Order: sequence, then C-alpha cells, then structure tokens
Amino acid sequence: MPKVLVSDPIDQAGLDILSQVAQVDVKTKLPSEELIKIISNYDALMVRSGTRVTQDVIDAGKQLKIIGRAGVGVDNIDVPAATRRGIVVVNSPEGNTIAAAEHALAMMLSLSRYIPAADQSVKAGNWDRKRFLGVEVYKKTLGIVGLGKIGSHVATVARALGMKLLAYDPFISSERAEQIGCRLVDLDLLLREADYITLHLPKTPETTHLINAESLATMKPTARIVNCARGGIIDEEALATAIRSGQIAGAALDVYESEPLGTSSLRELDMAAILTPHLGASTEEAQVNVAIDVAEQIRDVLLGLPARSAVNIPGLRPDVLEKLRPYLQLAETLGNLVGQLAGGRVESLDVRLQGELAQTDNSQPVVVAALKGLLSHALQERVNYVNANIEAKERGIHVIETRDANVQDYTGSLQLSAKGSLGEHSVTGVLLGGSEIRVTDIDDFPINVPPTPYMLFTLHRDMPGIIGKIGSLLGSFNVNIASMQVGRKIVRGDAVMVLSIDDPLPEGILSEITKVPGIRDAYTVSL
Ligand SMILES: NC(=O)c1ccc[n+]([C@@H]2O[C@H](COP(=O)([O-])OP(=O)(O)OC[C@H]3O[C@@H](n4cnc5c(N)ncnc54)[C@H](O)[C@@H]3O)[C@@H](O)[C@H]2O)c1
Ligand SMILES: O=C(O)[C@H](O)COP(=O)(O)O
Repeated sequence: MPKVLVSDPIDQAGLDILSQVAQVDVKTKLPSEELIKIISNYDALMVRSGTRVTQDVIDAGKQLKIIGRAGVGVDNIDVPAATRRGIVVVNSPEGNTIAAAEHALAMMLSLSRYIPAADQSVKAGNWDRKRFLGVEVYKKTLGIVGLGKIGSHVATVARALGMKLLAYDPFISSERAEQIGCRLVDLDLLLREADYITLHLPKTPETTHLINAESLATMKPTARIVNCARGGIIDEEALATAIRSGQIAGAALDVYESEPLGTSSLRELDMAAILTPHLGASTEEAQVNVAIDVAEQIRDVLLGLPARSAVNIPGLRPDVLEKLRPYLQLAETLGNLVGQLAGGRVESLDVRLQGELAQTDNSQPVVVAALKGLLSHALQERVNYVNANIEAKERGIHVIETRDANVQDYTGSLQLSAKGSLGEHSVTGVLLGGSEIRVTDIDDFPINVPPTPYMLFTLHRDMPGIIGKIGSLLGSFNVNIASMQVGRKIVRGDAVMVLSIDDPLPEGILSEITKVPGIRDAYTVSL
C-alpha cells in the first residue's frame, strides 16, 4: 500500500479519501531535519503553507510521486526541484477563493471602523465612542491589484457595497475588467486615486516589494491597504514607517515576509494596523474544499490516473486532457519510435500537427507527450509528463512545432522528425476510429501498421527475393514474424520493410540482416 505523509493540519474529509488507497501518517510541526529523515518512506506528501518543501526534502523523497498543496500558493514548495525529479505538484486553485476574498473584505471594513481595537477597549472595561469614529466605504474607490479569482470576487462584493472600482492586472483585458465592474488602470494611477487598496496577486521576483517607500509616498494620506495575498509584496518596514508618520491611514495584513511573524515593527503599530496570522483560507468550508480537492488528486495519481490541477504539467486541464488523450498516446508512441530509429543523440524534434489536430488551441501536451516518448528509451520511467520538457532542454533538444491544417488524408495526423548525431528520421501516425494508432509513414515511405511491442524496420532496395531472405534469416534464429509490410515510393527503388515479431530480436541478428545484399540499414524497436 502506498504511504502518504500529511505534514500540516488537513480536514478529516481529505484524510478519509487518502485512507481508501494509502497508509496515511499525520505528523505536523516536523522540524525540517526530521522531515528530510522520514520522507524517503513516502509516495506522497500533503501540506498547507506551514511546511517548507525544500530541494533537500525533495531530493530525500526518493519515492515521492506527488506533492499536494491543500490551498493555492505553492511558494513554500520548490516546484522546479520537484519538476526536475518528475514529481507532480498539485494545488486547489479555487477551494479557498471565497474565504480569502471575504477575509480581505472583512479586513477592509474592520480597518474602516476600528473593530478589533474597539472590541479590545470594551473588553478592557472602557466605553470610548469618540476614539473609534470610523469612515464609510460607500462611494469610496477601491483599487484591486491582481484581478484573478479572489480579486474578482472582492470586486463583486465591493460593488454591492457601493464602491468605485479600479484594477491593475497586466495579464487581463480591459473588457474582462469591465465585465467585473472595474476600470483597468496602471498601478501608479490606482495607488494615487484609491481610498482602499487590496492585493490579490502572486509573489514573484517582479512583485516583491511592489508596494515600497516610493509607492507608499504616492498614496492618499487617507488611504488604507489590505494584503491577504502574500507577504513580501509589501515592504513591511516601509509600511510601518508610512503608517507611523501618517503618510497613509492604515493597513491590514494577513501575510508576512517571514511566517510566523517574529519581532517586527508592525506589532508596535496602533489601531491603524490590523494583523491576522494567515487566516485567509481558514474557514470550515474552505478547509473541506481544499482537503477534498487535493486528496482526490493524490489518490488519483497514486492509482496511476492524471491530476486535474497539476501546477507543473503544462496545459493538462481535465477538459483538455479528455479531448487530447488519444493524441497524447499517439504522440508518445511516435516519439518513442522516432527516438529509437534516430538512435544516438537527438538534437532537434520537429512536431508537425496535421489536419484536425492542427486546429487544437493547446498543443503543448502533445509536444510534451512526444518528448516523453522520445526520451523514454534512454530514461525509462525517470521521464514523465512533469519533467519531459526539462529533460529535453537539459539535453539540448531543440523542439520545433509546425502545423498544417490542409493535410486531408486522415482527420488528424501527427508527424515527428528527429534529427541527431546519426542522421534524420521521420514517422507519421494517425488514430483510426479515434483511438487505434496506425503508423502511416516512415521516412516518407507510406505504410499502414499498428505499433507492436517488438518491431524490425529495414531500409532496402526493392528487388525480388529480399523479403524471403529476411524471413529465412529470422527463421534460422527462431524469430516468429507476426506481420510484415513493405512501403515503397517507386518500383525497384528504395523501400522500407516493417516486421512485427513475437519476441525481442536476439543479439547479433541485426548485423546479419545488414549483410543481406540490398539491405541498406536495419533497426530494431521495442515499444
Ligand atoms: N491569505 C490567504 O490565506 C490566501 C488564501 C488564498 C490565496 N492567497 C493568495 O492570494 C493570491 C491570489 O490568489 P488567486 O486565487 O486570486 O490567484 P489568481 O491566479 O486567480 O489571480 C492572481 C492574479 O494576479 C495577477 N497578476 C500576476 N502578476 C501580477 C502583477 N505583477 N501585477 C498585478 N497583477 C498580477 C494575475 O494576472 C491574476 O489575474 C495568491 O498570492 C494566493 O497565494 C492567500
Ligand atoms: O495560498 C493559500 O491557499 C493560502 O495562503 C492559505 O494557506 P494555508 O493553507 O496555510 O492557510
């Protein structure tokens, strides 16, 4: 039975799903040395933001197949390291959207009415109504930085509160922003005009300290800023200085440059600042959602099925996957075939999508499948959909993708051409009846054969007796031929012979075949 380590608190609903297929060990608050020590026993790791899944953890996880993040942000996981090792990283992109959006809105309203400070004051025995004179959000301008899933829900609710909405997001169109009721503007204008600013973007090298001393200086003295996205998008020292000096009116933070928050000048701020300990996703509903979402994906991957929200498998959304699945099998088989025909070191792979296949708007999975097939002979099970791109890049394989929608022979066909140290070969294949693979062309010689586990290909001169000689030679080595086909362009010119054989070709026979007069080359392939 596979083993899953759960190293952060996860809702029982997720644990119940995992327990159907695996031994589940829940060990939270593990020091990183301890995690590194035990991770080699596990096939899967499930975390929230508390566990740092570093390169050392990943390297130690020799059996790891999947890392599941019960939440959105995967910045606590070294995803490139996992990708290099072929480990799938999955998350729950939508499970806590509402929870995080509602937390940001609650922060904005709490900032406006000093609710946390007023509560503390009453509980301390006071009745101070004057000190907590607040402001309304109605008719104020909210600037949303990052108009993705959470930002969009914040926009919907804020509009209902009567707020005017500005948004900054370089990756969405003005039309999309308008649909959500926002005016898309540049960041400078948003910061200058907004009464409230809320951040809903990922932390990347570009967004680190996006809000800094310089940008804080452009905000209104009445402006209040909310960060329920990621720590480090705001420069905390600069923020504390801006609040202390009255340069801005306040801030509400749920996330910090370093978590848990240690000694920080933020802790010394008065009621103008509200601090929560990374609670954005902490609702009962969100925790059930993310636990189920991620546990189901871990279960599926352990059962050999694809994950629906892998962050390191390019373009494999479930709907895309479903449509492309037969073509992925075709691409992998042809990649494996052309890789073995090419032999040696492959320098470039030309992936040509033809006919109906040329119409697909997401060809990336097909390319990845072709690369997986191409590399599988050399790398065996070490190459998978996660790392095929990286493995190809590290081997200097240049991938060229071309499309030709005019090829009408079949509804959709795929041609792979591999150029390498030993020459160039190409294979074309189609799907019969939508699922049965047929190889229809080898090095421009027309054929029509299904791929089989053991195959022999020859390039020879089309002349009488040659087929018989190969047949007798194989017979003398006790090799049984299951099927045979010849493809030629002109009579008595060059031709290819494709034989399916029942067993692997015995040692030494290939060199005997190439000695037969008229045979130019021979290749053995196992698929
Ligand atoms: N506090 C919490 O507990 C909590 C909970 C959930 C999510 N989050 C965080 O909230 C953030 C948003 O999550 P989401 O689910 O809405 O993600 P999302 O991917 O749906 O949206 C992110 C948006 O940010 C935009 N963006 C990227 N770079 C940008 C830039 N430089 N400037 C402006 N916009 C940029 C993207 O185009 C996208 O529209 C993430 O950082 C996530 O980790 C925090
Ligand atoms: O990215 C997320 O999903 C949030 O930051 C939530 O993190 P958590 O699962 O540790 O609460």
